[in-house]
Amino acid sequence: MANKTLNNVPYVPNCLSEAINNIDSNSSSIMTMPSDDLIRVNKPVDDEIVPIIDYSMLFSNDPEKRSNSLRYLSHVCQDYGFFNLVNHGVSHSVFENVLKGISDFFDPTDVDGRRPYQGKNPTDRIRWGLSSSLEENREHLKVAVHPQFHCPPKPAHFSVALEDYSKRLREVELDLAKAMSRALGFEECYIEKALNLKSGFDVFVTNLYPPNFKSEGSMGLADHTDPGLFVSLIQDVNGGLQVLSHDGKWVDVNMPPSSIFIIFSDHLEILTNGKCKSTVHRVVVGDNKVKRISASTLHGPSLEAFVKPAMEFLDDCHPPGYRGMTYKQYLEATGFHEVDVKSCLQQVLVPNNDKNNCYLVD
Ligand SMILES: O=C(O)CCC(=O)C(=O)O
Ligand SMILES: [Fe+2]
Repeated sequence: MANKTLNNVPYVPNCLSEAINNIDSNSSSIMTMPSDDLIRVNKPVDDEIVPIIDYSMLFSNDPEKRSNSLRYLSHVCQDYGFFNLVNHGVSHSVFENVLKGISDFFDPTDVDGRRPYQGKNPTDRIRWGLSSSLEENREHLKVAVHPQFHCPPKPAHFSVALEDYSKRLREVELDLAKAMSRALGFEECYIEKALNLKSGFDVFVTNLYPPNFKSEGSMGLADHTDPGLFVSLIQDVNGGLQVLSHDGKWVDVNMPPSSIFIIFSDHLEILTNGKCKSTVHRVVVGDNKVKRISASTLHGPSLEAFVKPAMEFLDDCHPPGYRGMTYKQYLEATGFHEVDVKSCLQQVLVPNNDKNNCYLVD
């Protein structure tokens, strides 16, 4: 795995045991699963592989705790690109309500009721799809939730729960962007201003694996990165999501109860000129034993923000490795609709730039 020192400062485990102990043990678990699935998917969280960031420590009044925590975040930003976020202050009921709304939305007896959302009209802000193939096995729903909030009107409690969830997640997003800015050595509004996050384009993506409880192959969702700053993800059970580590190993993502999994995305990589990489991830459905719902939010720049490698990340050893464009142009570059939120990172890489991986050998 990535080395455990940063600028010769010893790796600090960010009060890991404190973080786990502080997780609200009274909250009813969203991580329940049928007992015969336990052995296959309930592997322990390996803190060596999936880092844990304690949100409360990032904003601690104790300067030493705060600086240790920011130093660890800096290490995670550059050497991992994903982490479990704990003690973030969003109450467990907010997660339970949105997961219940999604579960009811994906009513297996009413797939046809959802087909109208399959339309390809450019003005659509709600898009649905169902795939059962060797490449992909999932039912999904994508909705733009910021700057304007959208949601299918039925079931009514889904819309209420999603609006509440999206509001809380935006607070977490903006705070995390502040902490990341400071962890990278800048003032706290650095990322927020560079991406104009106040008007950020956030798309909520929820997936049901496998669709109709049966898959045609072992892949739920093939390896990909996502556009935007980062993805925040919750789920009802552990099992299926994998991230690619910087040393090229697929890592099973197991989340502590009530945590939020953060996956770095393309526009952090572009802005930092490759210093913080976008994380490749995928979902495997294996033998269909686990029925799983995931709910992720792709937190993006504003559609009008022109994103290119920032001058603070450029020097003779690090020329711009990516072409700049607005977020809207990026989302439409592959011919997709902006609510499809497809990555086109390979297309914006500056060709023959042998400095693209400069940070890897620093
Ligand atoms: O379902 C998951 O765990 C991941 C979903 C995902 O990567 C996506 O929708 O982009
Ligand atoms: Fe993704």
